[in-house]
Amino acid sequence: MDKNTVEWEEEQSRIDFITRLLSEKRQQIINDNQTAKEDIQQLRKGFWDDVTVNIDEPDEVIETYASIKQQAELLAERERSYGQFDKLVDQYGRQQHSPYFGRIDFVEDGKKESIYIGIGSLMDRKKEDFLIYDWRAPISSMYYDYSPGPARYETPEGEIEGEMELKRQFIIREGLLKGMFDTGVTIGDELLQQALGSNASAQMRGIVATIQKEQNKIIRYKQNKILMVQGVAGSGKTSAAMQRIAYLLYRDRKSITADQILLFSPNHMFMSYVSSVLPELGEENMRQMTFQEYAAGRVEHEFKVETPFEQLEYLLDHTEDRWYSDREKGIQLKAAVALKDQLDAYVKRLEDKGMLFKNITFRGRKIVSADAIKGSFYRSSGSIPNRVESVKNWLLSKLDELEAEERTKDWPEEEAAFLSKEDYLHTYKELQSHQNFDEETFDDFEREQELLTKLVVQRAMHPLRKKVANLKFIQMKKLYHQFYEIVKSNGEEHWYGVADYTQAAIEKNQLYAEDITPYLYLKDQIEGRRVNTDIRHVFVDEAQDYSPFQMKYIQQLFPNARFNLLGDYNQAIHTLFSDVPSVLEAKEVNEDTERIQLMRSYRSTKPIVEFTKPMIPGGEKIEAFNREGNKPRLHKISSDAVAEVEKTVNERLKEGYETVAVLTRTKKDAINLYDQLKNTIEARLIYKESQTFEKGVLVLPAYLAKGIEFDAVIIPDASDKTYYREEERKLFYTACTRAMHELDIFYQKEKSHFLEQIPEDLYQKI
Ligand SMILES: Nc1ncnc2c1ncn2[C@@H]1O[C@H](COP(=O)(O)OP(=O)(O)OP(=O)(O)O)[C@@H](O)[C@H]1O
Repeated sequence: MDKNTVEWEEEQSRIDFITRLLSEKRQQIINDNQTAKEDIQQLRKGFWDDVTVNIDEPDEVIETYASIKQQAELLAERERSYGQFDKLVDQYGRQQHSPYFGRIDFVEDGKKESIYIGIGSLMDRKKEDFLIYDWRAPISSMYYDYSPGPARYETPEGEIEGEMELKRQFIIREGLLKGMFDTGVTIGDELLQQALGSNASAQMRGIVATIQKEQNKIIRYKQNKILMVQGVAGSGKTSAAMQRIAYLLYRDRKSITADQILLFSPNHMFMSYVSSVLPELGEENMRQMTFQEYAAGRVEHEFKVETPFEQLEYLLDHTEDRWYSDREKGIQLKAAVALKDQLDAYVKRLEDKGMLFKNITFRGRKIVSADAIKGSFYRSSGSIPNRVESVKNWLLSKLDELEAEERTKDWPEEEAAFLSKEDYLHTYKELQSHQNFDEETFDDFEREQELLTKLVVQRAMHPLRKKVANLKFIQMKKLYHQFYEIVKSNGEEHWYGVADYTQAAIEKNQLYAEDITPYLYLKDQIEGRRVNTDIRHVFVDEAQDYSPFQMKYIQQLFPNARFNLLGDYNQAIHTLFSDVPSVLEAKEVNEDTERIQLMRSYRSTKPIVEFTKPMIPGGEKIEAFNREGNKPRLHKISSDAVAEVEKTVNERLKEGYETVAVLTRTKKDAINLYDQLKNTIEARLIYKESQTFEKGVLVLPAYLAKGIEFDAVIIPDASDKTYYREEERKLFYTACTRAMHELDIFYQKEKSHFLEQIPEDLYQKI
């Protein structure tokens, strides 16, 4: 809309009024804040002055307790509002620059209201009317769901219907109106064009001003079912997940906090990439972790654990290994929920026979034999975890007996001579505190010796006690090993090689990535399940890379949580070599599931989306957002790609792009290429999943780039001899779809057959 219109002027003067009010409110809060701070300091200092302490009489104790509690609550309440003040100061500060992004005029029962929508709400001075509505407020949903015409929204009291007369969008920077659009069907293409046309950033951006209708459905999903989003590359799954978290924190602000929401992320680069979205929206970050981190925390003291990325590297690069085909098969078998059933049957059998325990030894002497533990286990009744618990208690009482017995032996006294000065001092003090100790008397010397030997024995036995308490008397590894023995003896031939390689690994204390879930599951069935009842919402991004068994297992871990799974089966990287349908397709998790599909791709320019569509089955259904750009370039080169890559990187940088990613097939390829480029280009090599994402030129294996995007992507080798296995199609597709603005692909001699189906008019031949 033109700058010289009356409407423009009216809107600008409203913005001026609002920014003045925001500044005033902000100052007011800063002042109140100072008072609150002083109040808290005063309260802390005088905490005990206002508490009546009397603990002589039982009644008085209760009163004292009540008095302390009241004072503590008062302090906590003040501290809470102090925290809220801080949050508001931040919010008003942000709003001053850009108070809102949208307006709808809504007529309800003949009454018209102009509703302005921004990242936070604002009330007028009298606190009667909203001058700005939070984007998450029920009424704001109409902005995302309707174009002018009849519209409705839900409130806790029921549905409200009316007529939307106007839908307007604003671009406001530093309090100045820079753009204004009255929109029709979709939320202004202009705004979206601007948002998508800018450079990629090292941190994901919030999209509240341009949320699309189909994304809004995900963000505001209200039912209790599992929410499963299958969305094509760049369709805004991660964005929708982040805005949904912000929405839940707003909607349920009285009942949940950010640390009751957990996001399973694919890797650390992704974690750092998404970590700024919520703080920018004025919310605290949810918890984030990778499944690997969770698992490693539980098994790394038992095994050397393979990461999913190491597994992938193996599959890509170790085709000559003797176990290769068995592992391919094993990855499939261990992904399926059927394995859970097999493990359940095994656990059932263990109720009657087959449990394996370790001997308990102390100072080289067998204290309790494995057989005795087994006897005790099979004599007790109940579920396996219950029996394990009673065996543990029995063993701990045995250790008490042993401790008393050991104290009478010579070794503790001998070792006491080597105790440190501090230990002596400590013992001396203990004696002093217990009785009228007199250094000169013979008895006291005896007593001191007794205490010192007790200390020696206690210390010597501590590690053993800890092991027993942590159930280390169970031969967990051997039980998992034995499971495969039974599987083999059942005559299921397809398991033979798989069982062999798994057993060989266990014998070397190695746990492959595909064994993590089955092993943890078995461990939980025997030791008792570890559940987290605190988490209320679990989000799993890149859900296509989780096996159905793994997802079932995660669901068990968080019994009080609602699940939100987001992914794209066309980008299944970790289940790349498996025929098991990914979680997004598997029927096991279908019951009680709400499925939403996103078919529109926003990340890449239209020419890039059109180019990548033919690479995958069903790709023709993908819709590209209409953003112009260059067609991808296919470079046929006669020799090494290094010089060509270097030239292209420099071209892209010259064009003003800030993140240029060179995506290789494997880690080894990334390291090799980086070594050759590093003297001429300032690039960063990323080959570990623990590294973080920064702007600049990056060289990395494609699988580490999942979930992330770059201004320009360069694929240095897409020759037929590099990408020839059908199984790597999705990996290749994922690499290409990381590009926002430019895509350059190099090959020598013949191009990969993944590129064969692409019509020639969709790319530039170079
Ligand atoms: N409604 C929107 N408004 C503005 N930008 C959007 C919108 N939806 C998506 N985007 C942008 O599109 C890009 C892709 O979004 P996102 O990473 O959330 O997609 P995704 O479906 O998770 O992608 P992938 O599966 O390929 O990793 C991001 O730059 C995001 O900011």
